[in-house]
Amino acid sequence: MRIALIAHDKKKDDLIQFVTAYKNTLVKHDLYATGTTGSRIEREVGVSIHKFKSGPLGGDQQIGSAIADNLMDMVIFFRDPLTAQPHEPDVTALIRLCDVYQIPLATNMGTAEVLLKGIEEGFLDWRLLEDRRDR
Ligand SMILES: O=C(CO)COP(=O)(O)O
Repeated sequence: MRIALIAHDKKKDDLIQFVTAYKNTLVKHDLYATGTTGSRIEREVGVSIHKFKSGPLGGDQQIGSAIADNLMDMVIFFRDPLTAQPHEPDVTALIRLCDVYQIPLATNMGTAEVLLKGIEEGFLDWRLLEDRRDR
């Protein structure tokens, strides 16, 4: 599965904690992230990850584009609901595309944990089957 990991600044510590806790599951998949989030994950958790541009510089849009091209299977996006973001339209667009393309999206740690448990149990393997059919 191709999994995007994104966190706003005040949520980055939470995401690092989450990725550390689920490292054994996550390393079995192709990991993607916005720039700053990805750098922190690589440095602090020690997993390799494809880094897009930083969110405010177009990274959210790049992940949205990957979703539109059927190149992303899950998005874990720890949003900061209490801080205005300069690139709010990009954030909204990314979330919208997850809904357009039925991409599982977690915007907080509680839901992210359920999705990762789902991956471990194979609940999302249907996406891989669909992928094979498309190619
Ligand atoms: O702003 C973001 C998501 O909207 C995250 O971007 P960074 O990972 O580059 O901080």
